[in-house]
Amino acid sequence: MSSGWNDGWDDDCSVISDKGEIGFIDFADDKSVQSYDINEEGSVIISVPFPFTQGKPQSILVGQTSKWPITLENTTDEPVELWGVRIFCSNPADSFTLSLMEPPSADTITKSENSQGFLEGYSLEDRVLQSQQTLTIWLSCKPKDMGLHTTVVHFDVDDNRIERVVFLLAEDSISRSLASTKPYRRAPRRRNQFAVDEYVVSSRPAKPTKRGYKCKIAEYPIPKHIRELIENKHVPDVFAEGLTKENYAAFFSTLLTMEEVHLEEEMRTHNMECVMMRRKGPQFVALEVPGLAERRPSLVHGDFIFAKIASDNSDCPAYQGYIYRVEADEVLLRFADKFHTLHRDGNLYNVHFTYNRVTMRRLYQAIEAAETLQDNLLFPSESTKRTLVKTAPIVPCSGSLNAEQMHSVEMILACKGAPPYVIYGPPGTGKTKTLVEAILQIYTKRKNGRILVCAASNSAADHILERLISNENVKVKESEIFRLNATSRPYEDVPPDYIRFSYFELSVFKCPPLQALKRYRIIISTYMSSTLLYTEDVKRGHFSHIFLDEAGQASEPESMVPIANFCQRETVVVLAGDPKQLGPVVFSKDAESLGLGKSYLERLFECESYRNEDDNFVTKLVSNYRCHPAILDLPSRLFYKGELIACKEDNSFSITSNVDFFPNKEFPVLFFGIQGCDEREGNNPSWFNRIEVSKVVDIINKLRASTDLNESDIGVIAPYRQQVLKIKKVLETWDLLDVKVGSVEQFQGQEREVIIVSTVRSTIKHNDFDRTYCLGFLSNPKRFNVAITRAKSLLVIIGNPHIVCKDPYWEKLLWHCYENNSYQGCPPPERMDQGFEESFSETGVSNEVVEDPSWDEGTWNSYDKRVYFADVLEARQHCGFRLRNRMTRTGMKKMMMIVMVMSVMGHRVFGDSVDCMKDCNHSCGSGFWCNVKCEWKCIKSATVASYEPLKAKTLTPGGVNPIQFGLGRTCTMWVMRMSGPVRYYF
Ligand SMILES: Nc1ncnc2c1ncn2[C@@H]1O[C@H](COP(=O)(O)OP(=O)(O)OP(=O)(O)O)[C@@H](O)[C@H]1O
Repeated sequence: MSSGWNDGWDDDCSVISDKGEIGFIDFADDKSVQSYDINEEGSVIISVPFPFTQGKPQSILVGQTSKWPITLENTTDEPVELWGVRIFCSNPADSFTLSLMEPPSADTITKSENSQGFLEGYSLEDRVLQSQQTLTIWLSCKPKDMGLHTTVVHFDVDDNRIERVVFLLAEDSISRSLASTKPYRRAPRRRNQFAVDEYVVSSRPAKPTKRGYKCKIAEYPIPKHIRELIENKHVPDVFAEGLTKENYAAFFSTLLTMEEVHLEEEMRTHNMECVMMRRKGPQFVALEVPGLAERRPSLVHGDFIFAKIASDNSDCPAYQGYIYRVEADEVLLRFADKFHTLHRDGNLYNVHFTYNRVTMRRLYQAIEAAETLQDNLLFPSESTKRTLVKTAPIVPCSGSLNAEQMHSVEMILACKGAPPYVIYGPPGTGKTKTLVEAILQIYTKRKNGRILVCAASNSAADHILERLISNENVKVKESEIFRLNATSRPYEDVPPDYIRFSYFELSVFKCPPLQALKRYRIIISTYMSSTLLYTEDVKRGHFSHIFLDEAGQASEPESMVPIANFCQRETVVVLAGDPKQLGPVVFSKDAESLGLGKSYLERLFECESYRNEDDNFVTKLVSNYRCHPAILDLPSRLFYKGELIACKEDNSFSITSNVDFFPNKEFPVLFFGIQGCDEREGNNPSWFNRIEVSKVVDIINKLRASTDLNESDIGVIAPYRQQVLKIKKVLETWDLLDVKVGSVEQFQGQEREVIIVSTVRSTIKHNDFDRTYCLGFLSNPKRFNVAITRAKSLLVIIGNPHIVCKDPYWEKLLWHCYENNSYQGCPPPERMDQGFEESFSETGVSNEVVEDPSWDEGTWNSYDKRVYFADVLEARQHCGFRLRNRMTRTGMKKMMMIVMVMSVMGHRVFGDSVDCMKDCNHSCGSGFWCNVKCEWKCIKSATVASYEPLKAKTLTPGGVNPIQFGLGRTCTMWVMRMSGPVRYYF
């Protein structure tokens, strides 16, 4: 009796009906997709069209007709009646057709539903399927666009209905070229699979500096009692007191320990059993590490692992192996010579990862050093006074500045020492521009000024370097500006134009010696890499100014790395950031909620002078110069109480007017709905969606062909590393190397004329996974905010609307586009209207008669009212309607009662059907009302409130809900609204 539908598509698949509602089908275990090969008597075998291949829907090409024969075999000795074969619904509508003859290629013989519900050309006489007779029907699909195509075919045989549900994935050649060749298999992982008390040591890669560090960072071992407390889930006492001057170091070091214990635990989950390594050159072996792309585990150059032959022989020693290089999905390791001599590529090893404490030790050191800072840096209060020195009026060197920006620059020049000066404001309000202006002013006006600029990520730091060196009015000397890179940063990661501002040997970045460092007037680094200056013995007070950009993104201990190590009484500290954009990345949820998730910038606002926006302490910027007003409107309302002032000159029309795919050329935010599939390959747990990759490239090519946009004007944001890599790979084949593709984190602080966002997800159930690992876009308002505020003139979102709408922010964006006629692609999901629940009541049947002026008897007999009601109900006020004098008119032997659930907006309809059979004396002469509050099958219950004499009737979930009218026929009934939370299935 099985159709084979439940034997599993590896990844779940979300599907929508022709009317746009979604079903999330877990092919592995959901019985709702099961259909039956034979009817109830076991007499007719109906084959399954387009069966899955390797657990996945078949792939078909856009623009080509794909066809499949469906056979109906009467295996009994009796004839059976075949009442009808019809396409019940398709998505996209009309994408599937049925025919009795094999379609030649593209042409169809029959429309998806004809008036009688029978195949055209299949005459009344033919309705009997004789004993042992087999009838072949062709189902074909000609997709116009990429994405999932679905259809439900109904076969009415005798008194039974048999259903076939079909899924096809329409693709083009680009997405096909990205199809995974290795099916995803989660790598086997074990914890603590071998003890590493003893091991054969290896030699570590060359240290970043042969000179050795002048100032070493201590070990900061985790105190045993703290570890025990944390491992036993006790909350250490220090948190009961809250953060104070006295417990500053203890408070933060306990938070860091919580994070560290969590990361150690997390690292153990990545241990691997029975894996192979590949010899790579005479010196190295390569180990493939699933999850490396997503930093799970996070491994960098200089880390080490342990490997032991996977055998029970306890004499086999464990070997220590140092990581010499980290590549996309593998690490190059060097073990002791003996290991390499004995190694064979077929050997199986157990691998044990170790947690690298270097970053944590730097943070422990910073917070320890912070305890000796002045109070007005760590805990400024209302009574804290600001010392200002007189300065001459400034002439901006980077174009025009608005009044608030000018004020900030003047304040920075006038400040002497603590407390920190803060520039904060929403995206694109010129925080970085103001910092850059202030840096250039200090550079030109203060010959003794020494500036340290820190940013939260390498790309943000590169961006500041770019702005500083490209200023037209101030030429910063190359010998006076330095970009300090971490040793672990891959050389190729640095844009070639900036390499000359760095120091490296054999393509490995290094920190120059102290004497060289002292010659630079501007040093730019990430927060963490600024430790390198400390280890080179740069002293407190060396820098006159410390600028921290994107300060909302750094945890307080991270901000303390530059502040605590280099601040002295007169050092001016300036922070710029926005607490509504990306915050610190913290893996331990406890540590995050207890304080590690709060940035130093955010904590400063607990002090009244900052909170009250005292202009001696803080400047708030609200004029946005980056984004077109249509791009800005939603984030302004969602995150900034509508305060943002759009100042960007509107030049987006020059882009949209020349490109044909914009439905509303005045509105440069386009949501392109596409039902792709999110998948993984090999052992790599990172996600990609090749259908979206192809769409991204298609849009870039169209933009390039029709506008004068340069490659570098376009940015693509995707939430998963694999998607980023796949997009880059295809762009390479098109020679589009200057299109920046990266994560939201890599775009924070940046902007492009055009931003294309690929949301990737097409399966809802992975949302929790994303939340746990801080991945993806959904459930992360800050990431959403950053992603949609990078575009200057045009924002294009490519995603599955049925998935993104599960997040309230993305949902708002989706409908924002929809309402502005800027939605394209697959039908969007049903829109739940808040007013709906109130407007609907079980007894509140409207007395309004819904009449279609064009409805005459002939129309009724044509039995095609679906469109009729769908149209009528777009008026959307009706909770009930009347069918008058219809039943006696039908001469049809059998009709299906169809319950249509109309969405609130009336545009999208979820269709379902129910056979209705029950004695009822209703003459139908006066018609009836139906008012259905339903959660039937997809919905829990449905109430038919009938016009007398038919009594109100509750339709129960899932089963047949019989109601029979006059002639012993079932009839068509239309139900308009649904209520309550709904899970949808086909
Ligand atoms: N006063 C101004 N006049 C004209 N353009 C400006 C002005 N201030 C900023 N801009 C422009 O606005 C854009 C955004 O500026 P900037 O990147 O400094 O903003 P931000 O606040 O740092 O953004 P984010 O929060 O995203 O990091 C840049 O193109 C910048 O040149």
